[in-house]
Amino acid sequence: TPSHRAPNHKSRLRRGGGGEEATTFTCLPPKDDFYQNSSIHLSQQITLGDVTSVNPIRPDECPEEIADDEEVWGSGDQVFHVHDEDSIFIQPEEEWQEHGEEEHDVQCKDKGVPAIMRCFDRTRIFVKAGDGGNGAVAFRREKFVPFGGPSGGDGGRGGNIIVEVDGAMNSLLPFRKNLHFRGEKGGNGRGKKQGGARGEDVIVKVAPGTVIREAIKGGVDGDVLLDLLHPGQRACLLPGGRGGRGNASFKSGFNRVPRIAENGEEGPEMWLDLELKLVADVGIVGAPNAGKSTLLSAISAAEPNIANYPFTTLLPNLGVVSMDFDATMVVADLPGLLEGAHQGYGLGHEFLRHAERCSVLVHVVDGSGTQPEYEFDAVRLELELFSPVLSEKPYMVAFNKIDLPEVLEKWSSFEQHILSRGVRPFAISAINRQGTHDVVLAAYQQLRKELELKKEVENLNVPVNLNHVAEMIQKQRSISMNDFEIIHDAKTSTWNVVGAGIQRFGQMTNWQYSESLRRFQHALDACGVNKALIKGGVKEGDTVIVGEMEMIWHDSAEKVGSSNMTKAGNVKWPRWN
Ligand SMILES: Nc1nc2c(ncn2[C@@H]2O[C@H](COP(=O)(O)OP(=O)(O)OP(=O)(O)O)[C@@H](O)[C@H]2O)c(=O)[nH]1
Ligand SMILES: [Mg+2]
Repeated sequence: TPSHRAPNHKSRLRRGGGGEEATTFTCLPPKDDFYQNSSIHLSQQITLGDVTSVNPIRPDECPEEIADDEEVWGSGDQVFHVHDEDSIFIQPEEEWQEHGEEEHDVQCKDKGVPAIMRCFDRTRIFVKAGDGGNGAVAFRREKFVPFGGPSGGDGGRGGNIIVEVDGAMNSLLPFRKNLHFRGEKGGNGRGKKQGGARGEDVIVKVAPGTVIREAIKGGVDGDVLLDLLHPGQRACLLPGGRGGRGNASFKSGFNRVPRIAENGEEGPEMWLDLELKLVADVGIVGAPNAGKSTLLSAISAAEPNIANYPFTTLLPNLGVVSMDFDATMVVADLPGLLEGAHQGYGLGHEFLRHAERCSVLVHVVDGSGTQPEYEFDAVRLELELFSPVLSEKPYMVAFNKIDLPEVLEKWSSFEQHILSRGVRPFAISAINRQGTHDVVLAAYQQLRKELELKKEVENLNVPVNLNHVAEMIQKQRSISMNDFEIIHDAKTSTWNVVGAGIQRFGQMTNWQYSESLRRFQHALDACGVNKALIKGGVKEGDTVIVGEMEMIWHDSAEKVGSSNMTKAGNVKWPRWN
């Protein structure tokens, strides 16, 4: 029925900013649809970008239009367009260098692979939660209140970075357009105790099956932060910075006219590696030209490119297979595997990871090949070399092109070979749909078994906490100011005070107000920095660095309780992480 078909191969990706919209290149109907509705008899087709091409794409050309690199900001009116001629090849690595990072190792398999293939299932993005708004200094001025009290409002909280699974996406290609996501800054506080507005959140939409890691240098995989499987799952990844307090919040018996307000807290930022592992039930694997795409087109309404040409399929195709009864499954047709793929031959292992999430594999063997048995063993070996997870998955073997007489001749020796491996192979002709139904049925039965097993395991599992990253950051924010370390560099007479609590305090200090310096120095006294410095042997004129604040130490403190330091003239404020 048309209502269950993908409405359009270009679906809309909504982003936090509201106004701006991007086009995804793919469309997968929400998975729930497949299972809820029992009346689907027409199989569906899912196209993962129409880039499966007969002619292999040369690395220096790209079938898609060159996308503008564009930033997504929390507020819709602030979208920055960065035009970049070379944006076919997105190179976030360069930006790492801009941000003062060391050169990032580009993995060699990334080189020369067209961006459309590289970004299909892996990408690197930058996220930054919004900074908090600054607090205000203001005093009430009313007709009959000559000495009005402080009335500066607090800044608003910065926007969060939220990650959400969008069931309509099935590739990471939309990120080719946007790789910067920034939560909106909170509004500044104003007079009359008016608080600043809350910064708008940015929602980063990802496809089901996306694994998110913190990007780290040197081509090593960072820790997995999130493993998002189900449409609708939502995780708060980075919490926005707290708003700075206005002077109304600093009023006390001791200080009735505080001329001080805080800066908003800076929002945390991060580079993330996104990796998509398609969520399909069944994966079709096999050597190039074996007839994998033909099989998919025979069992579903998918129309993948088919040609007598190795590597016709460059990106996985998905199809929905419906049985006569109320049951469907999602089948993925993967690019062909060559012997030595793990060493970078052919498409290498670029797409094998998608098979990891499949419950069952269907291994198609080209019966018209010179040595089908050898081909079978070679592909099995590649699966094993890729990961034991893959080689342990239940699999069916489909000996294809049985409609050709010379293929039929080879069948019985092939069958014997596979039987000796403990598996009963199927003989099929994908092109004539001969025997394909048996393969589908067998795969489906196996799938049911696997799902039952999975269910049992899942029932034992406690529900996952998706907000753990944000919670960890919040916890770090509450680290006590007393928790610091002092590093002394005798050569330059520099004392470096390192501690998340005190650095945050420094970052939120608004030096534009005269009382701020006193408050900062008071804090250094109170949390024991001064004492520790004296104990360490600090001398007149030494430089003391707290976070990114540079100060000069003076021995002659006039009174106890205030610090011995004056601010160095040139205060630099690099980014605070
Ligand atoms: N005679 C015959 N030819 C077939 C059969 N199945 C596929 N073919 C042909 O084999 C060739 C390759 O088919 P594809 O489905 O593109 O093979 P593939 O495994 O997807 O190939 P790659 O995507 O390149 O890995 C095409 O020319 C098909 O027409 C079959 O059952 N019988
Ligand atoms: Mg194919």
